Amino acid sequence: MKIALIAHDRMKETMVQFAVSYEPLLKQHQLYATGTTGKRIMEETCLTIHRYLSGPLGGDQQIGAMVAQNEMDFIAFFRDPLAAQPHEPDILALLRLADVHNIPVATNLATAEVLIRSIEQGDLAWRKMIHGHRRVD
Ligand SMILES: O=C(CO)COP(=O)(O)O
Repeated sequence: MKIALIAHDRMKETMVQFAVSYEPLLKQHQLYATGTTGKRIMEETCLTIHRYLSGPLGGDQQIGAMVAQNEMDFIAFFRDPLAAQPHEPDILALLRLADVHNIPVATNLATAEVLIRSIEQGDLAWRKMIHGHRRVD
């Protein structure tokens, strides 16, 4: 599975704790992150993560490009619910595309924990079928 890990600044510590807690599970998957989130996680775990640009510089859009191709299987995006972001349109675009392609998104720790355990149980195995029938039109 391809998993994206993204967190706004005040949520990064929570994301790091999530990654540390589920490191054995996460390391079985291909991981992607926006720039600073990926850097923080890699500093605190042994996970290998493909890092895109920082969110405000286009990282959300780069992950969004994968989502647009229906290539991302799960997104953990810990948004800061109490602070406006300069790149809000990019964030909304990413979430909109995830809905277009019915891609599971967790915007907080509680949901991320439920979904990551679902992945472990094979509940998202149907995503593998999608890859054989990718829509490009
Ligand atoms: O801004 C972000 C997501 O919208 C996250 O970007 P960074 O991981 O680079 O801080």
